[in-house]
Amino acid sequence: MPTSMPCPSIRIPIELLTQSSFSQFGTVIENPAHSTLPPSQRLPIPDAVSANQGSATKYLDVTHMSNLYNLAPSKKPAKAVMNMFVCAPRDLRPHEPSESMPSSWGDFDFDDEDADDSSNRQLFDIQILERHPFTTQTFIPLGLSQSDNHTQYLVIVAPTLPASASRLRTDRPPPYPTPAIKKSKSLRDIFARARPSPFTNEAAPPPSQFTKLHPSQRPKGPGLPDLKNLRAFVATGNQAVTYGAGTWHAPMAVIGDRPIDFVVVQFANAVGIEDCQEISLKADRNADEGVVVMVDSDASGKVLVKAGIGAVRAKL
Ligand SMILES: NC(=O)NC(O)C(=O)O
Repeated sequence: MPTSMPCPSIRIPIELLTQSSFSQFGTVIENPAHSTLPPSQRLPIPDAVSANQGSATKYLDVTHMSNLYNLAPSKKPAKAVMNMFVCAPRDLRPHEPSESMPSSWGDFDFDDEDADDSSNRQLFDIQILERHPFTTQTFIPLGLSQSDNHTQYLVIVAPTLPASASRLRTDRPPPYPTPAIKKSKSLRDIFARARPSPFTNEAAPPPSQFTKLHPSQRPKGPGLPDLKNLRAFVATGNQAVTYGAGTWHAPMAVIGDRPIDFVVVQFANAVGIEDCQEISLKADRNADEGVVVMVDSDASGKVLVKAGIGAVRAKL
């Protein structure tokens, strides 16, 4: 995989971070009692039990944690680690109209002139994406309230392109989880894979071994990030987020007045290229900018949602 990737000019509107919109990338951790979504758009509440002599509600399995380091080439075992990231607010640049294409996500009617006069649009240039192929990574903000409009964070993620579409000027690809392929031992095993099966009347294809997994836990593959389908979500202060293993994401982007402290929970084995793989995004020669998130905010500084659920549209 190259360490940098050329990109067309793309502008991305901001969506609200919800479990359903984020599902393929990871999980959103929040107290379901504080959800701001209309009931019809909420996912089922996680299983809960009473705890602490009845004084607490304990929601079970609120996020998925994966440790795939047994598939890492080094075979070096990982341990669970908790780090703290103190993330400073990012520099935004002033809005300028552009010929950039819209991302293909959301129902955004891309027209820069649509920006509401009362809202302020600034631009965040995404320069780098990274992934942790062998581990989930959970960011838990400390000390932010749901109503804090002055300090928010963006969760920026991209699906993974098929490996066949990812061969640029290929250097040696970085390590990626590849389960060992079991060799068939007998002719019966070999024929059993044929459909329709010679041993049964069943003609349907075998169920995928992945369908039972949460979408965020399904293997992403070793490919490059799919920049045209990159998405940017704004989180409220009482949400934590888990990136599924191998999910391409931008380093955490804080918007606002002050840094946010995040406790970050993941597995790591201290082999650099197995813990974190980065790719920098370089605007194509013909592109006037690279991949850009449009950060619209209201007079109080609150980031506005412009695509998907809860979008505030400039013209209705
Ligand atoms: N996401 C983020 O801000 N950073 C990382 O994932 C990291 O491990 O550096």
